[in-house]
Amino acid sequence: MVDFKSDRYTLDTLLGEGNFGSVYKALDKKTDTFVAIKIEKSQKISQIDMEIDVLQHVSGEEGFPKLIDFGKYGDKSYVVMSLLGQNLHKKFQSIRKIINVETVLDIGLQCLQRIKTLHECYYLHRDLKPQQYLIDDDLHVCLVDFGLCKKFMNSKLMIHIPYTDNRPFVGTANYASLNTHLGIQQSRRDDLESFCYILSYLLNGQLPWIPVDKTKYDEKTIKKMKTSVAPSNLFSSSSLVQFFVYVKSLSFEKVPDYQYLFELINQALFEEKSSSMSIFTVDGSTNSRSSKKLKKKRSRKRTVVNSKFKRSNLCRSLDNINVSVNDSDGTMVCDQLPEFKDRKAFKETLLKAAAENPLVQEKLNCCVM
Ligand SMILES: Nc1ncnc2c1ncn2[C@@H]1O[C@H](COP(=O)(O)OP(=O)(O)OP(=O)(O)O)[C@@H](O)[C@H]1O
Repeated sequence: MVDFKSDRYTLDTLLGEGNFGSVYKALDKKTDTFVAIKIEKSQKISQIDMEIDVLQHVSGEEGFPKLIDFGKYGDKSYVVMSLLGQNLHKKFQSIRKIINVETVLDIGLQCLQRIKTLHECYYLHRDLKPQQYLIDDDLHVCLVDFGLCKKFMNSKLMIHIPYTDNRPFVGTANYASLNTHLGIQQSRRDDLESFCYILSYLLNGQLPWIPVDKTKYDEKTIKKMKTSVAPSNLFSSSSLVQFFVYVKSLSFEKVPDYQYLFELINQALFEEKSSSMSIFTVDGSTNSRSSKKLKKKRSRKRTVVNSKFKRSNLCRSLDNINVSVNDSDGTMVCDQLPEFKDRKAFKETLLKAAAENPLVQEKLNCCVM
């Protein structure tokens, strides 16, 4: 644990560690509540001033941490903020990237709203990635980590920062915009491009430059892959393809039409709702159960649109959930919830079965989530 002593705060557990600091859960003895403290690693260029600056502007806005305190302990600067949930990246890892598409799109809407709020305060985030979104048990999303933010507009004179190139790379290679790789000064369009990569990652469980087998590409290779990526490689929904194409068409200073972007996600949500085939059977059986036991269980399984699951499927342990569709014989199509990469194939199988068998179609119609 980092050397940090304070009359007011008692460090509890480490919540996360980044390149620039460590974040701890701590007890605030003054208010008798738990808070989050970010303690900066000693370094030449401090980011904590920008973090505090942005927090002072966004504190109190929906989906942002509240700034509680800041100061210095020895040569280390720290900032205290409200304690939030787990980061989206970890959350998705812990449920093995299995989550229904509607919930991902709901989360996506919140992620986009946070970017809009930050832009309305004239800040760019410049390091958007799933790790920067924290999510609580009610699936409420907050944005954190403002150390790399940059003011893009002089709020008094309303003058936009100028277009420049040959800039050093700022951000995280996997989610950075292509222009960031190319050394072009970032503006609002770049945060939105990062958002597209985050959304694609959450929907598909991978990005062309972040394969599921954990291969890591270097920044140059990622840049090359982004140069040639087709929108359809990122999204299967035509509305989301439109979203990506719009973001890529934005000029440097252009104010993005956020309303249009929200509508496109809502459109994707609508498309998904009308075609979704996710049918969940909660029967308590584990994947390792013998087929005999499974068969017995299956005979009394409930095909449900589990309301708790629907409301909060990110928070449940999915270990005991099987995916199935009952045809006329009660045949189980799939033993486990499919990984995202298999979801498309799974849906195709179901659609095919439904097209061939009206009874399956009927079951699907009444079980669509
Ligand atoms: N307010 C908070 N409440 C709970 N957990 C938090 C909070 N702030 C940060 N964390 C956790 O700590 C992790 C690292 O935080 P943060 O990204 O701010 O640190 P960083 O050192 O700037 O990281 P990076 O190297 O990614 O820039 C987050 O991903 C999250 O898991």
